[in-house]
Amino acid sequence: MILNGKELSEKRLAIVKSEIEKTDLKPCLATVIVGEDPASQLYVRMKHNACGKVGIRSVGVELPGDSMTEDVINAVEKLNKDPAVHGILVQLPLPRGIDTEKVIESVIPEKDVDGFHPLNNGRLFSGRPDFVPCTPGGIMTILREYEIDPAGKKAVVIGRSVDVGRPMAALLINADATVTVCHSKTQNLAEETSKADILISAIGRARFVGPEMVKKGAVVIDVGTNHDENGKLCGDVDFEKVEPIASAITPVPGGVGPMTIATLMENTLESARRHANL
Ligand SMILES: NC(=O)C1=CN([C@@H]2O[C@H](COP(=O)(O)OP(=O)(O)OC[C@H]3O[C@@H](n4cnc5c(N)ncnc54)[C@H](OP(=O)(O)O)[C@@H]3O)[C@@H](O)[C@H]2O)C=CC1
Ligand SMILES: Nc1nc(=O)c2c([nH]1)NC[C@@H]1CN(c3ccc(C(=O)N[C@@H](CCC(=O)O)C(=O)O)cc3)C=[N+]21
Repeated sequence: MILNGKELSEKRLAIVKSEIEKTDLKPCLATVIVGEDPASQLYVRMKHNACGKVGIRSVGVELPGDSMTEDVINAVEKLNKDPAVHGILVQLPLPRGIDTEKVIESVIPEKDVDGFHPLNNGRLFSGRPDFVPCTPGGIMTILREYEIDPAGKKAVVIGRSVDVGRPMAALLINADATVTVCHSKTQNLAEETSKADILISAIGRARFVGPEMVKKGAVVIDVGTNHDENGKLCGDVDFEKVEPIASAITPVPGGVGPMTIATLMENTLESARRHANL
């Protein structure tokens, strides 16, 4: 079975849209982008487009690539204070030389719709999540909507980044899975991944996960957004070879990516609701 993230995201976006139409809420997402990385510009554009679709107002702050950490923090603090702004997203990665942690910590947790602030991280890891990072949050929505219950299952996450791998592991722990986290220092990676009932790959290497790494009947979630040697967009998983042995699998494109954006819209709506005490 192919887990259709694109279709599911359309459904979730339609819900966000109708929720906004039902209320007087005027949710607003602010994005901050530093420098001119074309991939970051593309992603931010996609986020603004999604806002437009569902009726979320969006404002974009663009700072030059040679900005200092303080410049970025000043821009964030303005947005923190602006009562019309409900969500703040600082597009990552930031240019070298900028202290990413400091910038992320400058976003007030109430507007941290990306779920990257250490307070929101801590809540998630304590089992009392508030704003959850959009990519792992979107993956949990896919699992829920397709009635794949992680409880009691063995889940293996490849990747331990703060934005994807770690929060993914925490969400799966909270959902009662038995979780293993693998990374570049893991020995016998294939041995670990072959035990997974649910395998989640967030490493950033084109078609790295082959059929020899996957147990028959496993659910395979591919977070990777990579370009192969021909410049073609592809995931971490060798889809052609793994799809026949998986019981369910997300494609790239059309899997996790669109759900990341849908979850961002949901978090922004939720923040606006709280602001209005609804
Ligand atoms: N679809 C979406 O919405 C999103 C997609 N992405 C994509 O997901 C991928 C991962 O992103 P992100 O987590 O930010 O990436 P990072 O580069 O921050 O982290 C990659 C992780 O993978 C591990 N890793 C790298 N190579 C190997 C290997 N050969 N074997 C085992 N582990 C390895 C690293 O280990 P170590 O810690 O030891 O270095 C690290 O923990 C990228 O392709 C990115 O583009 C990211 C965010 C959202
Ligand atoms: N503060 C911050 N928050 C993020 O959530 C964040 C970030 N920084 N930095 C970069 C990563 C990456 N990311 C993606 C979002 C959507 C797709 C997506 O929709 N992809 C489409 C394809 C898009 C294409 O055509 O290239 C798909 O998979 O179908 C991919 C990747 C969010 N990120």
